[in-house]
Amino acid sequence: MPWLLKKKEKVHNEETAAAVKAVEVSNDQQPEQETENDQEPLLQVMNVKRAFQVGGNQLAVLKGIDMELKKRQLVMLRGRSGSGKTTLMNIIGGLDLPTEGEVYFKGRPIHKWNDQMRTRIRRKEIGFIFQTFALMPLLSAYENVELSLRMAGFPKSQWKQRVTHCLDLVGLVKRMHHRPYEMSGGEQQRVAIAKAIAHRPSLILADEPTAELDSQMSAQVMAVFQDIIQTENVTICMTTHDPTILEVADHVYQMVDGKFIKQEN
Ligand SMILES: Nc1ncnc2c1ncn2[C@@H]1O[C@H](COP(=O)(O)OP(=O)(O)OP(=O)(O)O)[C@@H](O)[C@H]1O
Repeated sequence: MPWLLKKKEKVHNEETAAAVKAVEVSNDQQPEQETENDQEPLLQVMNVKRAFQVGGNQLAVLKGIDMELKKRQLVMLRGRSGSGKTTLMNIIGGLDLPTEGEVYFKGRPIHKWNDQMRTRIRRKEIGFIFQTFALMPLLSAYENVELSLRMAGFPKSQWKQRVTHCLDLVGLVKRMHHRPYEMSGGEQQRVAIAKAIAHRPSLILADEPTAELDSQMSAQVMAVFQDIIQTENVTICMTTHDPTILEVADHVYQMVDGKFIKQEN
């Protein structure tokens, strides 16, 4: 939906502007540490409903969604255009709030949180990947990844090592000084993955990450996803229309008209 893209682009631009202005974190400040219980689900969605006011009518888009994301899982959401996938992803990522229901991120009730608190958790703990890569065109691959560390307030002393490590994970260290227009779509998406994981989020949300890619590049992106789930200890939740990649998912949620109809795997 065009308006949804606009909303995402707006978030991206605002965060980029904030990053440019950001005071660089001086040296040895450590990112927030927390004790993690490995058995606890990363994210729980309980009876989530979302309705929109359209004209004088209420349009029910999500009609009671229950979902659980475990740690180190690759979870896919599939469903026809308009079934509600993006609406749900926006709620999971703290960009939107449910009309009813509860959303817990590491046991914390983000459905009760205000904008500021949700922005904070988004910057620190969630990485976003978009269909159209969303890289800054005038920045090199290295600078694009570094930007996400600035935005998250990651210690500056660790930037170089972390950026190089993330580009290495996606197989693009040798291309670190190249700008997006000098790279293929698959390479750009791999830079976007490096950017999304750089600040060590525990959840990556990816909206149709392979939609712009041919089958070979899609396979490369999915291989990188499987790799970073183990090495970077992340959970990935992605939407897709591509039936050929469903088999690599740990779990597939099939959405029809705002509800999950059947859970595979
Ligand atoms: N803010 C809003 N105001 C009114 N209607 C909305 C709003 N957001 C979403 N919708 C409607 O909700 C329905 C679901 O939209 P959504 O974008 O979540 O579907 P989707 O499954 O992600 O589709 P696609 O695969 O095309 O991206 C659509 O009918 C859309 O028009």
